[in-house]
Amino acid sequence: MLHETHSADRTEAHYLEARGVTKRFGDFTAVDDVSLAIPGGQLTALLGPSGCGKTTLLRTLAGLEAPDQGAVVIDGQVQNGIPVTRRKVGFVFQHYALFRHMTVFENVAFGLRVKPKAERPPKSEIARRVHELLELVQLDNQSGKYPDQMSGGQRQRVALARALIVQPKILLLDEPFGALDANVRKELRRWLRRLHDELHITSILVTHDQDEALEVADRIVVMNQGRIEQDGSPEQVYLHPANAFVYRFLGAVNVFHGRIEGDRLVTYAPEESLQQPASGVPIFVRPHEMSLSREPKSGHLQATVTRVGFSGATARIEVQLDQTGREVEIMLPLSDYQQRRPAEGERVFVAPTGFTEFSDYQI
Ligand SMILES: Nc1ncnc2c1ncn2[C@@H]1O[C@H](COP(=O)(O)OP(=O)(O)OP(=O)(O)O)[C@@H](O)[C@H]1O
Repeated sequence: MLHETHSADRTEAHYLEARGVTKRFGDFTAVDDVSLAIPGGQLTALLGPSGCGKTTLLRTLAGLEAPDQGAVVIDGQVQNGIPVTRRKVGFVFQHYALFRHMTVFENVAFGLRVKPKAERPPKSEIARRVHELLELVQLDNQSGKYPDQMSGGQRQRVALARALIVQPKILLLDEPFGALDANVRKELRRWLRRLHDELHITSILVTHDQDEALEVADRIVVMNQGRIEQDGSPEQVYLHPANAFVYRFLGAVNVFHGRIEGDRLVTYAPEESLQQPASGVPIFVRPHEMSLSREPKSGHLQATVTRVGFSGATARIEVQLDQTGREVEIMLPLSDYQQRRPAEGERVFVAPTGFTEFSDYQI
């Protein structure tokens, strides 16, 4: 049923481009000469720290903000000057207040009911489409409720149905689950992914949550200070970060200073521990790339366990290195943790099992 409504969109995935887009607020440049091609039918995440310009870029792509320079292009057509209402983009925001005095049904139907008479589908068709979408967002049995009678997660699903009813070419989601608690958030992002697999509508999701972007998106655009740092698949940006910023933003990290010989790290000390880091390069080690043992081995550093945090499938161990007094974070799979059971205060030996080097990174 659903496929009828969206059949046009399914055969023709719409694509979106930013060409040299700059957006300023007074003297401040929020989006700085960004060029980006959003492939049709994919779910792309704009990921970056607070204030990096994600929302401004999204709003500019949508037509809610006019770029100071550059162009926004949908399906090859420059959109500058075309009002947002004519661009066929759908939105879901973090706090997208539904109309409180309208039922769920009326909220979802709204976008069709306000269309000019000539474009408005007949009542029966509107009802059919609303029910179809409510079924899709698994709320068909709630159509008579008012927003106040629903949970935050349910309201966001209504907001999504409301955005989809007008069959947008592009769906823009700005931290749609940002106000929800962690469990609901996780559940909804998986649900969003399944929904996207069904609809294949070209979508952009703004988030500052790395896990959310990695789990949900086909593609991640990492932003920093109004610019794009990297643009690639979740695997590419996580496993092959373009630079130290991307590496650090995508997960926890221990930064060492050392020297690499072949593929071996021969000397190292934690970040900031060296007064004069004259020799060697910064070496980045993820917590899961650290080994921990009771027996000394060549290259291991002696340390004391300062904290053990068990979190289900993994355990997070913090140790303090003898050499420098710095803390290092280690993530052990459950089986390793159960085998070794490091205890607070225990003397251990730790070493990186993998690392990434960014020679241009300044400690
Ligand atoms: N209307 C505005 N007037 C002035 N400055 C603005 C305006 N909108 C955004 N900014 C500034 O532009 C920068 C980027 O803001 P933006 O909301 O795009 O960031 P963001 O990456 O979405 O951040 P967050 O995740 O916190 O929402 C911020 O420094 C913000 O203060």
